[in-house]
Amino acid sequence: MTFSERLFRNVQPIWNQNYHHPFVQGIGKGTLSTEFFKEYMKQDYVYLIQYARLYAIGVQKANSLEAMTHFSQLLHNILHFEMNVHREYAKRFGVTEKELEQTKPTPNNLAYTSYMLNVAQNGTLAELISCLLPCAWDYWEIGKLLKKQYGHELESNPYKTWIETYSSDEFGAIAQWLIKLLDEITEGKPEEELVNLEQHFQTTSKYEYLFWEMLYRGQDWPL
Ligand SMILES: Cc1ncc(CO)c(N)n1
Repeated sequence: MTFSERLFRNVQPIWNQNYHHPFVQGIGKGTLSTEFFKEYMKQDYVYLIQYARLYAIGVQKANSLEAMTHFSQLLHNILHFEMNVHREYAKRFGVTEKELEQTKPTPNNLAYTSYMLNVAQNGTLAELISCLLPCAWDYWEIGKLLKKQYGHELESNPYKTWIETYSSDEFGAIAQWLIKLLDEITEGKPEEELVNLEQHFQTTSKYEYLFWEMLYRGQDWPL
């Protein structure tokens, strides 16, 4: 079994909860209120600004020119394509780009990005990938599952673009490339190191859950 197969197998209870979260299901069914989705786009936009930095650190920590080039391509894609989905939805909902950019991250959002940035800055390339892989991989899994379950009524779903983006082969290719690189660089590594990497993978998978949860329940800073 490869390391990524082990990660995937052990993370199933968490990812399963993520998929069945009412916020995610609301996107799939198209029943989620516009207000909720608008808030999601705002929080996710400032999340992505920090998330993109992880790929920049990937450029810096890459173990080959090929990996360096790929990280920089993915960084470009986040800034120009993924965040464009958010800008388009924001425009549709009457939210300006400035408003998007100036969104104040909630406590969970800030904790999530701070955790990843701390590991990325102070850890190894394998630790960096273990942290960011659930973001790319779990969203792809969610996108594919939603498309399978609700694909027949996608035309009338206001969140069609979101589902199409995250279920796409192009988006899936990000996770696939990260998986391949992680399997390569962890080959033959001692169990102690793998346990630490798996811990990062599980932690950010749980942060994914907390992100949906914070959007669904509402979360803000105290005065
Ligand atoms: C919170 C979060 N996780 C992962 C992704 C996928 O890039 C995203 N857009 N937002």
